[in-house]
Amino acid sequence: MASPSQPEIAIPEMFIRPELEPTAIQSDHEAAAIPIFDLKTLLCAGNDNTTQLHELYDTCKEWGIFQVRNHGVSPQVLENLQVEMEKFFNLSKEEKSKYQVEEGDFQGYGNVKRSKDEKVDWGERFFMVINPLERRKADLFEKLPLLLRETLETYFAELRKIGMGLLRILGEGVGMEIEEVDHIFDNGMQTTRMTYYPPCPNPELVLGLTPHSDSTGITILHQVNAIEGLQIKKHGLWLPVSFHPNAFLVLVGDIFQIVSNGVYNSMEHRVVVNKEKGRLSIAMFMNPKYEAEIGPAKSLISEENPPLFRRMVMEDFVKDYFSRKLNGKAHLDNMRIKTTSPDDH
Ligand SMILES: O=C(O)CCC(=O)C(=O)O
Ligand SMILES: [Fe+2]
Repeated sequence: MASPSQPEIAIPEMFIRPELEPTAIQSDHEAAAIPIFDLKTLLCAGNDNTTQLHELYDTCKEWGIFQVRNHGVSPQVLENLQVEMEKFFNLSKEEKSKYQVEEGDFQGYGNVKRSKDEKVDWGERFFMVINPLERRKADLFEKLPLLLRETLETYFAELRKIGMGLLRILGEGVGMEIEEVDHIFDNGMQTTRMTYYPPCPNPELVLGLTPHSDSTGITILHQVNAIEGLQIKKHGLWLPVSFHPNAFLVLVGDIFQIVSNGVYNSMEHRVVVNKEKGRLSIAMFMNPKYEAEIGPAKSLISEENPPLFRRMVMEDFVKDYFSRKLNGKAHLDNMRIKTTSPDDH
């Protein structure tokens, strides 16, 4: 298979998307300035943070994406992460093939093709389960270069705390008790994806990442070398995301849209690439435990507020997700309870 890291003059057919939806031009929209919050203020109970929390809840309803600054992860850890990720993606093809995703699996280096007609993304990626430890592919993780492994462990531990804090306040925002949030998400399944999007001679023909919403509780995204490329779909338009260089982006995922019974929105997004610069990102996905049943939070359901989504065990939800082709928010729509109106008869 041709690798996007050695682009030929003519882009191989498998990357070319004939029906690519264009990026909205500046005059069509106001730039997607994603609301930004101070994480310390949000998470410290006792602070006078009511106004910020309400702004956060409104943002999750309207946008499903926000930024957090003052997140407490040290600049040194983030610098090490950039250096180690650059080294990893610069390894030779042969070196990287040691980590290749095996047939039928989804952990490791490389693109998993989910269907024959699916176009290939212009990106190299490495996907892995972080927690619970018994689901981690120890032999895969232990093969990674030592400094990368150590940096990732530090980074994951920091992000896990931030992620749990955010899940709790987002749960409270829809009226859930902390215990109910913890019951679903504490000691949950965390996964990560590191991606390198190489420069492309014809960026307008390809995508770095197919449009999708994340099938997660929340996703914490760090744009490692501060190169733009992420776009979100808002009111039917693809808008480039501009971001604060010291902030993380947080995306509400499908599972939180389900848990909140549709109060929050999972934002559809994609990645475009550019001619000159390679882009690095790392996404950390915070999910329920494998054994948890996902569905609208029981405390939120009543006769006046019936469930909008089906219930399913997390493990089955994940299997279902990986067996389908990425296609916008189709996976979430598949979880909706279909109601028949009297007019249907
Ligand atoms: O690379 C990015 O900015 C986005 C990555 C992403 O959306 C994902 O890994 O699900
Ligand atoms: Fe994503």
